[in-house]
Parts: sequence; C-alpha cells; structure tokens
Amino acid sequence: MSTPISIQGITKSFNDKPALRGIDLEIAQGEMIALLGSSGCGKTTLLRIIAGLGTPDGGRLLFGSKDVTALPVQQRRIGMVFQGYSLFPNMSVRENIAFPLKVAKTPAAAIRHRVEELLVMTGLTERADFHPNQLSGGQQQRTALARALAPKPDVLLLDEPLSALDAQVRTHLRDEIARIQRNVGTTAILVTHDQAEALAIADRVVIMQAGRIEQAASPEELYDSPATEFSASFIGTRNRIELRPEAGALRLGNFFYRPAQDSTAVTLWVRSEDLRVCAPGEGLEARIETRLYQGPVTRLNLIAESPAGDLRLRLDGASRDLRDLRAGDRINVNFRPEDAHVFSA
Ligand SMILES: Nc1ncnc2c1ncn2[C@@H]1O[C@H](COP(=O)(O)OP(=O)(O)OP(=O)(O)O)[C@@H](O)[C@H]1O
Repeated sequence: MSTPISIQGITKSFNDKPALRGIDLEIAQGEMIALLGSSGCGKTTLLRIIAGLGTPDGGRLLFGSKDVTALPVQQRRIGMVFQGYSLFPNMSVRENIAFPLKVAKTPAAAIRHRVEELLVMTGLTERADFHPNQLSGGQQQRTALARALAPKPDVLLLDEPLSALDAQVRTHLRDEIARIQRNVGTTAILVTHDQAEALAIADRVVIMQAGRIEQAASPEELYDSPATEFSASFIGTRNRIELRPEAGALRLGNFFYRPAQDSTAVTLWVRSEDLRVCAPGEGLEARIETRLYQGPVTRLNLIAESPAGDLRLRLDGASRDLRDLRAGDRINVNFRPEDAHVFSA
C-alpha cells in the first residue's frame, strides 16, 4: 500500500551536462516530501527517475527492500498527477477514475465500490457524470488525483499539480491534497517551486540546487535554522546583512556582533518579520522607500546607509503598528541577535 523509498547516489547527465550530481535521500513510508528548487535544479529529472520514466546513469533506487532501478514504469505501482490535467476528454469523471482499474482487469463490482469511495474522498460525487470540459481546473485536478489513487499505489508522485490553478483554488486544493494523502497514507513526492506550498504540505522539504540536495528538513527546521546561505536565501524573506571589522568588533551602525572565532567578516540573514522599528539612536537608520499595505501585514522596503554602500532591507510588521509610517520617513530598525542566522564569509 505504501512503501519507504531509498535514493542512493543517483546521477544523471544530459549531453555531458550533469542534471543530478549524486542524490541520496531516505523517504519514510507514508511521508510527504516536497522537492523545492528553482528552474533547472533537477527536480523533474529526479521525479521521472523515481517514476521509471527516466533511467539514471548511476546509483540505485529502492522501494522498500526491492531494487527498482531497472524496473519499467508499469511495474512500479506509482500514481502520478501532473501540471496539465491529462484527463481523457471523452470520458466522464467516473470513467476517468475507473480507467486504471479497468486496465488492471479489476472486477466490475470492486471498480464501482472503489470509484464511489474516491468520488467521496475528493468531493466529486456531484460531478461524477461530467466530462473534463465541464469541470473547473480544481475539479479536473481532483479527478486526476482520484484516478492516480484508484489502484492504491505504493507511491504518489505530484509534479507541480497546482501551478495551473488560480490562487484561491490553489490553496484550497493544496490543503485537500495534504488531507487526502494523510488519510490514504501513501508515500508521496511533490515537485514545486512554490515555497509556501512546500512548507504547508510536506513533512520534509528537500531544497535542491544545481543537481544536489542543499538541505532536507522539516518545514519548521528549514524556516528556523537554514543550514546554508542558499537555504536562508530560498526560504522566507530574509535580509542579507554583511558585517565587517570596525573598532574591534564586527559592526554596522549600532549592530554589534562578536564572532566565536576570529573572523574578517560575517553575513547575517535576518527574516523580514524579525526586523523591528526601534527608538531613534538605536540600531540602524534607514529611509522608507516604499510601504506596501497587505491587510494584516505591511511591508516596508528600506534603504540604509552602510560603509559598503546602500543596504536594502525589508521589514514585515503588523499593519496596526506601522500605520503612521509613510514613504520618505526616516526610522531606526533593529533585530534580536538570536534572530540572525550567521554565516562566516
Ligand atoms: N531530456 C532532456 N534533455 C536535455 N536536457 C535535459 C532534459 N531534461 C532535463 N534536462 C536538463 O537537466 C537540468 C534539470 O532539469 P529539470 O527539468 O530536472 O529541472 P527542474 O528543477 O525540474 O526545473 P523546472 O522547475 O523548470 O521544471 C536542466 O538543465 C535541463 O535543461
């Protein structure tokens, strides 16, 4: 029904250009993994290899204790949902969901029972006799999900399943997919370039860069303790602040930092929501370049002067606290040292 996956040293090149440079990842049974990274980092290549749609140049892939590296896609017990809806246009919702069961020669009564169960699970009962062109994008993706789950796959692979949907449907279906995946308990891998989606849906997020895994961690761990500058830059909205030696300490304005070891410079990453407006004379003086009201939160885009030139900072705060500030105002901003992630230069 559901299986752990072991990815061991998987490599893949296209025309001598490496797309995957040695991927090692253990995925637990029933776990939802999100592969997150910018365009071209290798997410889809890895997903295709797990599906059996691509062959790795090196390494091994195990489902449970079974080596499936050379196993063709039809024998892998995989359910797939893609960005494009890829439903059969001439079949109703019910017929689309039943299709893989018919191919597997499942008895008619068992098909009827399973299809009803999936219609309820995905909230499609009232649309069961509609054809894909009579459905919204969200309903089409629900149908694709139900069809993928129909044969009770060991592994569910989701390749940007939400990216064609508009924002509201997207958030709703994202939560639905998370709920359904937890109920069914199928091991699942989601490819996305949307960090909010990855953080919301996954048990663990795998950040990929240039064919390598940069960090694999729970959403909270990734958000609170990025292991590398790349992870820090990729998750959340962070300010990159370079501190250089000045009068015996690393400092910028009134920010001081005493490094554990001798260091010529450090880079601090401070989340936009950890930057605060403080009293004049404290922290760093900055000018508000733009003020973006976003309902509960207001973002201030700031320009501070630093010895290295203008430093651009972003501050996200509760709108009620920032109500009286306007573009052009000069303010002072600060942060708690424990809210900064420090990387040696
Ligand atoms: N069939 C192919 N032939 C040649 N190069 C390929 C092929 N498939 C992928 N690549 C290359 O391999 C690298 C990784 O591609 P991949 O599609 O896995 O990235 P991705 O992270 O999924 O990106 P995106 O988010 O844009 O889909 C890219 O440089 C891409 O150009």
